[in-house]
Amino acid sequence: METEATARSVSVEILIEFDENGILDYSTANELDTRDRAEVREYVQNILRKRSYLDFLIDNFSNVNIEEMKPSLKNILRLGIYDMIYMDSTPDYAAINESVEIAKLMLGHRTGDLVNAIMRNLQRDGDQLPKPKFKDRTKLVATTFSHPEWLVKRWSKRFGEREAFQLMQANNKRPTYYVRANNLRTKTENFKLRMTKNGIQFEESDWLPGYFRVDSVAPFISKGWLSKGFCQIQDIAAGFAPTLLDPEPGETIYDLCAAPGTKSIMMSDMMNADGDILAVDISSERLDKLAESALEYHAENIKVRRADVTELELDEADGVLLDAPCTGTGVLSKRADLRWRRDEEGLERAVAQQEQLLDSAAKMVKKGGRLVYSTCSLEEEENMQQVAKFLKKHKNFELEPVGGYLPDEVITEEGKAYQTFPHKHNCDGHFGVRLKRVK
Ligand SMILES: C[S@@+](CC[C@H](N)C(=O)[O-])C[C@H]1O[C@@H](n2cnc3c(N)ncnc32)[C@H](O)[C@@H]1O
Repeated sequence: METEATARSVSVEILIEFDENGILDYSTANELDTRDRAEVREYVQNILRKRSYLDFLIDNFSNVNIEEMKPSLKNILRLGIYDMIYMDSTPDYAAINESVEIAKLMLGHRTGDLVNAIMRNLQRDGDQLPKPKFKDRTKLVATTFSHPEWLVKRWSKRFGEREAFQLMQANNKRPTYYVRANNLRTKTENFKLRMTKNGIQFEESDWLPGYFRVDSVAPFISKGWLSKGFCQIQDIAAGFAPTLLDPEPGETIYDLCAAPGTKSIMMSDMMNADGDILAVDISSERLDKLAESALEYHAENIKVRRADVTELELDEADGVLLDAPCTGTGVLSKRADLRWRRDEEGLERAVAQQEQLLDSAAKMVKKGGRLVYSTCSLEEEENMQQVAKFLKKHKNFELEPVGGYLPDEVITEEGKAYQTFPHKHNCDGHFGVRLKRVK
């Protein structure tokens, strides 16, 4: 007999796939209804945010060493224990029963009994959950805050332990969401009225026009406002790079590393779809999404091209945006999976790749034109150190002040860059500079 997939069983499957193959694929949730699909995303991201601490609890209450458990058993337990501890709406017995059922179906009766025993052990001690007590400070902090040890070391050294804790705590919270009204399909004022009429709470940002902080993006999706092109889900920090490039109607703009295209669409809106935007990306799958969004958002001046930027030759443009691939350490709340995918070698690879991309992008800027370099990383090697290296090699570029474009709160490097931090700015962590080609 086929058993019905539930938000929990599908979440477990997605988490197993992530552990086994490093792929985070939500498509198995497509068979569920909208509410359950949203629940799956919440489960998966929340469990990835708390993974080390959940593993510590599993280890603490089990006779079997967690290192010896299969990914399937580990993830059934992670989800069950997450439910017991953090989901007030789920009674313990329901969390235990459902986890035992999933275990029996996937792994047989004996594993079901093991899951039952571990979860009941935890239930008995539920009022006073154990705290990690490792002698090794890095391991202790990494387990408590569920971050990889290399990031704990790096951030504690750079910010001091107290601030590193605040940053990790911010990464472990449910993220803040922003939507941006797309004036190519509606007017910001009308969009505000639409939200009010539909009982949606929002807070208008005074950092950038057309941005609204919202509790959840679910109503925007369910009402079809994204597919109708009324608004984009875009963190306010992601809006700083287009704002700094400041594209004007009639100009020629290259958006290198453009997909899935939220910044291209914002720039099209800023240009009133007048002028040319060439959106380049190496991934055809991601470019297909960009092309589809451009249609939905009436961003009629966007053309797409699949290419490797490091091999691309183009005429010089008025403005170039290089929103480079990076470690993404500024977006670990929204992309909890990234913390388990990245390592120090990955950081080195990203730095080398960004350097190459920057060298290529520089060749596409006309004299007097500008190049905006941006990342969603907090790491200095990917940000200001990368820019310093660029300026040493490219004497025909100079940094321009960012003050006229962006709010004071996010400006750093003596007015020459912006950098946001999740624990300070209540948004994602992004970095960017504006470089003018002077010769
Ligand atoms: C940070 S994402 C871009 C996000 C995008 N700017 C936005 O706002 O929606 C980086 C992108 O760089 C692309 N990429 C990586 N290496 C590339 C290369 N050598 N040439 C072109 N695109 C590349 C990736 O496919 C990815 O879509």
